[in-house]
Amino acid sequence: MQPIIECNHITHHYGDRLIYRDLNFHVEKGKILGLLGKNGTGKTTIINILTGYLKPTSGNCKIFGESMQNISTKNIARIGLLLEGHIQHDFFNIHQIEKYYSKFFPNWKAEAYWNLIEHLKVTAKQKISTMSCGQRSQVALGLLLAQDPELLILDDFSMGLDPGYRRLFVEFLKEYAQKEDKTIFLTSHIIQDMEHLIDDCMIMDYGKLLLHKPTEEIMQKFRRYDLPKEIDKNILNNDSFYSTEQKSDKIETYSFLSPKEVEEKVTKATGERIKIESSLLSLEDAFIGLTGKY
Ligand SMILES: Nc1ncnc2c1ncn2[C@@H]1O[C@H](COP(=O)(O)OP(=O)(O)OP(=O)(O)O)[C@@H](O)[C@H]1O
Repeated sequence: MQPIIECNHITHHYGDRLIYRDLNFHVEKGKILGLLGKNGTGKTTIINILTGYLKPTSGNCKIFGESMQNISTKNIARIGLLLEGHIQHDFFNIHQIEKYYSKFFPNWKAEAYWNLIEHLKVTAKQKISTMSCGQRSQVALGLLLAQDPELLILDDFSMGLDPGYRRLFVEFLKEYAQKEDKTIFLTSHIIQDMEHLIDDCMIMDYGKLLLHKPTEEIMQKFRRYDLPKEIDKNILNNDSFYSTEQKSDKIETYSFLSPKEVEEKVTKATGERIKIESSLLSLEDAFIGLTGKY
C-alpha cells in the first residue's frame, strides 16, 4: 500500500547552515508518527516542507502520492494542519468561527468541535482574540477535528494546553486514529504525552536523523546502565552507547544492547566480571539518553 507521507532524500540549508542531509522517511496509513528533537533541530522546517510552505534545497515530499509542490486542492482538503497553535480569524467568537469553518469542509462534524469546546471556560460571545493562549489552542484543535481530515499534521499541538486538557486531547487523538484509520504526524516537547500515543518515533539531532523506530521497541529495549566509577569510560566509546557520562559515584550510559550483551562487552574489555545495573526508561528519559541533556 502506498504510504500517506513520503519524504525522499530531503536536504535543507538556511544559507550556509545545514539542517539535514538526505532525510528519508514515510508514514503508513493509520499510523501515528511523533517527531521529537531539541529546540532548533528542524521539526518545524520538516512540517513546512511537508505542507509545501518551504521548498527544500533538494529532495521531495509526497502526500497521498502527490508531490507537495503541486498537490491538488482535492488532496489539500484531506489534510488537517495545526501550526504551533496558530488560529486565524480571531475576531470571531466560538460559535461564529464554527459556523464559518463548516462552510469550507464537506465532511464537517460539528459535534467533534463542540465535544472539545464544551470543556472551555469561556462565554459564548467572547472573541477568540481575547482568549488565553491555551484556550485559543483548544479552539484550533476543535476546528481541526471537525474537519475530519484523513491526515492530521500537528506542530507542537500541546503548546499552552494545561495537563488535563492535554490528556483529554491525547485520548481524542488516539480514538480518532484507531477507530477511523486516520494518519497523524505530530511534534511536541511534552514527551510524556507521546509515550502512550505514537506508534513510531523519529528523533532529530542537529544536522541529521538520530533514530526512527517503533515506540514499543524503544520502551522495551533502550536502557540506562550504571557502571562502577573506576572503569575506563572509553570502553563505552562506540556506536552502541549513547550519552556516556562520568558522574561522581558511577559511569552512566545508555544502550539498545541487552544487559547480557553489555556485560559481555565490559567483561571482554576489562578482563573482569563487573556489576552492572540497568533500568528501562520512560520515553522522556530515553529521549534524554539518546540526545544528551545539553
Ligand atoms: N527562515 C529561516 N532562515 C534562517 N534560519 C532559519 C529559518 N527558519 C528556521 N531557521 C533556523 O533553522 C533551525 C531549525 O528551525 P526549526 O524552527 O525548524 O526548529 P524546531 O526543531 O522546530 O525548533 P523548536 O523546537 O524550538 O520549535 C533553527 O536553528 C532556526 O533558527
